[in-house]
Amino acid sequence: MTAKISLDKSKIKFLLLEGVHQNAIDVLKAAGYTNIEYHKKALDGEDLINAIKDAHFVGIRSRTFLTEEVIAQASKLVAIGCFCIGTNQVNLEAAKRRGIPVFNAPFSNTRSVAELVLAEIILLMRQVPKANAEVHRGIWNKSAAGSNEVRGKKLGIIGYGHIGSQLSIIAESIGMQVYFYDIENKLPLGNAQQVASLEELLGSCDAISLHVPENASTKNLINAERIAQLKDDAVLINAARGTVVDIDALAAALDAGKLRGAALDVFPEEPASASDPFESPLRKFDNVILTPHIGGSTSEAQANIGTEVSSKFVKYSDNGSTLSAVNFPEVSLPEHAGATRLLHIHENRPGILNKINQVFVDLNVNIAAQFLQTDPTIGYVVIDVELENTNEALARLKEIDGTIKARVLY
Ligand SMILES: NC(=O)c1ccc[n+]([C@@H]2O[C@H](COP(=O)([O-])OP(=O)(O)OC[C@H]3O[C@@H](n4cnc5c(N)ncnc54)[C@H](O)[C@@H]3O)[C@@H](O)[C@H]2O)c1
Ligand SMILES: O=C(O)CC[C@@H](O)C(=O)O
Repeated sequence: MTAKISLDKSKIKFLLLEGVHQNAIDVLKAAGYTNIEYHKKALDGEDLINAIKDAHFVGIRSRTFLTEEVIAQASKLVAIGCFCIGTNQVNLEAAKRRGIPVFNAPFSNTRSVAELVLAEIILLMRQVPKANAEVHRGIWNKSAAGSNEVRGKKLGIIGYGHIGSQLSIIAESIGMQVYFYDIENKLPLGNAQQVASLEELLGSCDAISLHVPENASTKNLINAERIAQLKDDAVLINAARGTVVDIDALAAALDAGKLRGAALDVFPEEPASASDPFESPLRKFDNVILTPHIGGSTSEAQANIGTEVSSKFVKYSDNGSTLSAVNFPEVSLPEHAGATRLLHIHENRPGILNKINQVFVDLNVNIAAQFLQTDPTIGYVVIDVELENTNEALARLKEIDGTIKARVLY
């Protein structure tokens, strides 16, 4: 049986921003969703509000900021998709309070970032960025001074999650000794060793690479004091988030001749598009690699991300599944052929589930299956019933005090 959807699929609007991969569109179209507004750039201000206010789904990357104010204006929004790993650009709490799950692609670009970082470590340990800049200026400085193999050198990874641990494996495969610091106890892969303190890592490693998320604990994690703890000829890589490194402190250290070099892919302020200028005190250093937030920008990663996040949209829209949502109770649901599925998102307080079930008692309707998942603030219940016309049930579910959102899938 082909599932009928409550709202005609052609009326469900998908707003896709920041040039997400064509696969994202193909997946939606294959599932019957044709109302897709696509923009190559990030939107902000009035442009964003105008585009999002009648959207049911919005897909972004790292440059669109979905603040509380923006989400509040998007009254039809059903779900948000971050076509990337980071979700710091979305007010996850504000979305949750309105019953909007946020999805991402937690490891589709992991390998791309790890490969770029490894390449940068090798280039910096050989002083290639400086040599490259000099040769471009006609200077032929053929020297082995300050140039080293990475084999046998110590790599310190801060944040041993998906990217940090992937980097650990490939760095070890070319002979590096890997140490890492993480706020959690992590299973070390290969011969990597977890260290007890950041200080221990900073003072002992030849290359330091950051792979932490943006949050309060990582803001200016690498500040003047911590840069001073690094070995004088260490290399520092940040492909995590721009807020993690104090850029002025880094520039001051480089000016003073500290560090062999650095590579930065992310910045506290990033231009919204190619036509906006990029300003940074790091632009003047030949021994610093600067890239425009392209750690995850490979064809392979973007194609995978496009498919992954759009598939999560389709799954949530057609089936109600919230598996892998980052701000929402996760429910993985079977097909509901032959039954009507009602979805109810509510504040998590005592008595609401009873009231939901009472609706079906009153209507004398048998519940075929029920799935419930809660977190401390919200509850998400999915109810399969043998009922063709759900108008009354849905209306009564919406009347329950504490209801955030309710919808029906046939
Ligand atoms: N440059 C790019 O294009 C690019 C691409 C993908 C991801 N990223 C960034 O990289 C980050 C990491 O990605 P991931 O997939 O490895 O994430 P992850 O969640 O798998 O791993 C993050 C790790 O950091 C640890 N951590 C958190 N706070 C910490 C702290 N204060 N000190 C030490 N460790 C801490 C966590 O415990 C976790 O192990 C993302 O959050 C994203 O911001 C950048
Ligand atoms: O594609 C992007 O804009 C962000 C890439 C990366 O920082 C991520 O969080 O996955």
